[in-house]
Amino acid sequence: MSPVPPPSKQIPVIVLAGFLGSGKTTLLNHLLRAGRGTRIGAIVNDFGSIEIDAMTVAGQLGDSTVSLGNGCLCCAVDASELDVFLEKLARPAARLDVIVIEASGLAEPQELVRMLLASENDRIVYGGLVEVVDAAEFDATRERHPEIDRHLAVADLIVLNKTDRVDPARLAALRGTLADAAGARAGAGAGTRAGAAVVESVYGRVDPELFFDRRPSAERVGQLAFEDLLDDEEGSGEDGRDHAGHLHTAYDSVGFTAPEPLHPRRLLDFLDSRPEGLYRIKGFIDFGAADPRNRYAVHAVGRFLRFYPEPWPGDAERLTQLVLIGSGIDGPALTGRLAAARVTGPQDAPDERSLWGVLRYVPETPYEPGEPDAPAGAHETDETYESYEAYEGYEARAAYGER
Ligand SMILES: Nc1nc2c(ncn2[C@@H]2O[C@H](COP(=O)(O)OP(=O)(O)OP(=O)(O)O)[C@@H](O)[C@H]2O)c(=O)[nH]1
Repeated sequence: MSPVPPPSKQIPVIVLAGFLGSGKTTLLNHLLRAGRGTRIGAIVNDFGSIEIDAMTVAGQLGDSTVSLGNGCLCCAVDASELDVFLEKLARPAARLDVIVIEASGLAEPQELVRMLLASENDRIVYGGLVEVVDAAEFDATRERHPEIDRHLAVADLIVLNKTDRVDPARLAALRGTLADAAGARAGAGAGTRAGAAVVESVYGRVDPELFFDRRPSAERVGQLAFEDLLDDEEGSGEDGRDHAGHLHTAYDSVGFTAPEPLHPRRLLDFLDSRPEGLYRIKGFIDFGAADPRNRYAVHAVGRFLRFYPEPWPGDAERLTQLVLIGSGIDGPALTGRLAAARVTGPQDAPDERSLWGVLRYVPETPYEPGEPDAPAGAHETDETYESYEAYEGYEARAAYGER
């Protein structure tokens, strides 16, 4: 749910939770397939259920995967053991872009999140909690496990899976129920907003960019042949699967570029009230006089929000460049609201105090550029953002697949 590589030079760790059989492994397999060259490290309970072929294609067979055959991750593995696994995955030689922990179907995700937040491994950064929900079984699961409401309330992103198994009326009712359950924590502290975003899926086929940025194609040389093959396979539809590209049709993408700095408070107002359906925001922000030295990479997935300040590269143009991805979003309205966050002149210039709200969302202990053991790619912060160049001015693109 974070950048590749993150401007903080830390590897995001995403927790994939959900009750038994909701589709976590299916979703993880999909990410491994559709994540293309992105190097995903997986910590799973059941090694046998992961598609090794897909992992080979993604170039991450072997000890990038750690099997926890002993069942429930958060009960059976104490914090020190989890740290051992994370240490292994996060070592620079593994060159991972993102780590996904599939929590056991019975695990309390909050425990896992707490363990991650308490981890002393400064190569990793908690990347958010994704809760997978079985649309067909939701009511029965909720009856047996009322604690599901608690999980939904703390999730950053909810994947409503198996929508093929319910009729449209039931689906509409579920959307309402989930929105209520997810909004139960409205008004909570930093890093949250009212209600996690809910994305719907069949066989876990959500766009991987909702979780993490893919590696740019230049980095995937040598793997493309495999991927093309896979795309062809998926595209055949013989197994009832959609074409890989069909995922994209469900999402809209909007680009925003501004030469003027943004006012931190007005931007936060925008982020705090971002509309449902706006799942993903990424890019760089210029806060002008509030912090002339640094640009701020922003990453939001669902209600998960983080800023990563980093010094402006010497040759970088001082611009704010954002990409917003969502479903059913109103591009002109969003870019209009962002435009209203621009600093209008010297009388409107933000000072350091205006930045305090933003700083609440900055994770601690990022790698310093030039640090001797910074992970591979730590100095190449602009490589992920090639697509931003496609977004000049305030324009909305109808189809995410156009990028
Ligand atoms: N019809 C339908 N079946 C699905 C969908 N997603 C997953 N399944 C099936 O549901 C079953 C459970 O999926 P898994 O991905 O193993 O679920 P899980 O959450 O990892 O399960 P546990 O590890 O046991 O908690 C499998 O048989 C999947 O093929 C979907 O969207 N629609």
